[in-house]
Amino acid sequence: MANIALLIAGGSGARMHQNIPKQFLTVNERPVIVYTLEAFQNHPEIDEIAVVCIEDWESVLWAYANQFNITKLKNVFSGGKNGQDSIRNGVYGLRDVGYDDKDIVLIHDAIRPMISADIISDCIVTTKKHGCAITVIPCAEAMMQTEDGEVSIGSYPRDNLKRTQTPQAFFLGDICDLHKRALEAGITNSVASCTLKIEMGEPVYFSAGSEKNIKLTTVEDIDIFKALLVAKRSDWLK
Ligand SMILES: C[C@](O)(CO)[C@H](O)COP(=O)(O)O
Repeated sequence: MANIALLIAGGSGARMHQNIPKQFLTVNERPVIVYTLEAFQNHPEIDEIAVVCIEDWESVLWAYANQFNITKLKNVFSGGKNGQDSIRNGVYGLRDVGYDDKDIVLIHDAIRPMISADIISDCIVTTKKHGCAITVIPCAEAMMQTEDGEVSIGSYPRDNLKRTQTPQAFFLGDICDLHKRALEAGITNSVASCTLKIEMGEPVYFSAGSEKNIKLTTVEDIDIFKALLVAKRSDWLK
């Protein structure tokens, strides 16, 4: 049974307002996606890596993999028109190239470059135990409900809420089957694998994430990423 990392890099990163896709932005002399690839390359339990890549960037990705010695990268699949499409392309692609239904696939946002070895390990352990693992962190802020973004008359109890991250892991056969059934049920634009599973009426199990497992969505996040890189480097020097 293999553990495969499937990085989702199919989006254009419109909220970052840059002229290249955010997964390919260079931060401290390394493209964002290379940090993410290296995290999985260096994890002893990850056997192989695949990427769902935005159109026209595939050759750049292979060139970076070569330059930064990402030897576990074996397959690159095409992105889709939204996240659900891209993930489906990736998991169907893995099945088509011959991975086994019992292999574990860890679906991860390419723009979460601070993913740690502990998060990857816990995700694998939880998937073996429960059949899926959604990386989450507790909700530290008070949560308000709103219809118009201006005013609220309701709040959610934060202790009953989790903030989802990636990786989100499944057995390959199960996640392929989920995507097939979702399409048959008319679901075409679910935000993430965990929401797709919930929309199909199935439970999800949690594994441990971290506030440091940041998603680079806006330019502000790049500053936080740079600060986290400095903190990580000073940890190594201790
Ligand atoms: C999958 C995810 O990272 C979970 O928090 C998130 O849903 C991705 O959202 P995006 O719209 O692809 O940025």
